[in-house]
Amino acid sequence: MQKKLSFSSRLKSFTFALAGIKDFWKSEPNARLHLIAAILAVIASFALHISRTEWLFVLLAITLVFAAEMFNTALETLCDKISPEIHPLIKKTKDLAAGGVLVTAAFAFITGMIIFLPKIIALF
Ligand SMILES: Nc1ncnc2c1ncn2[C@@H]1O[C@H](COP(=O)(O)OP(=O)(O)OP(=O)(O)O)[C@@H](O)[C@H]1O
Repeated sequence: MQKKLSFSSRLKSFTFALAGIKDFWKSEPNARLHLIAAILAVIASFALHISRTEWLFVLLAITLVFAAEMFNTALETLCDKISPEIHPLIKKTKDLAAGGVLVTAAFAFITGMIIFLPKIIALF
């Protein structure tokens, strides 16, 4: 059956997505850690007067880490529901999802080093 494409159904989906973001902030300690890191990155970006292109990379890094962490949380939640008992495939799923977050965090770290380090060194 074809789904109806109406403004109210889109608005409802948007509301559910916002509820997901709210739940992420409320229940995930990692979300708060990432938020602190993101705030520090934005403060450093303003303080060090980074270029427009550099801003795009900083914002990309922040967005990637948040999105990966949210997908990771979603997968962990699903795993815990479908298999609360120990299972090698659940381990593989959770470890892959955590690995995905680590890859984005590494990108954010390297981006930060490339953009901020030379500007910080130039201050001294
Ligand atoms: N049901 C399970 N079966 C097999 N291994 C599991 C299972 N649950 C967790 N594990 C293993 O233990 C690790 C830690 O699991 P946990 O659910 O505590 O994730 P975490 O990475 O500590 O979560 P968080 O992101 O909330 O800190 C997983 O990465 C996985 O290797």
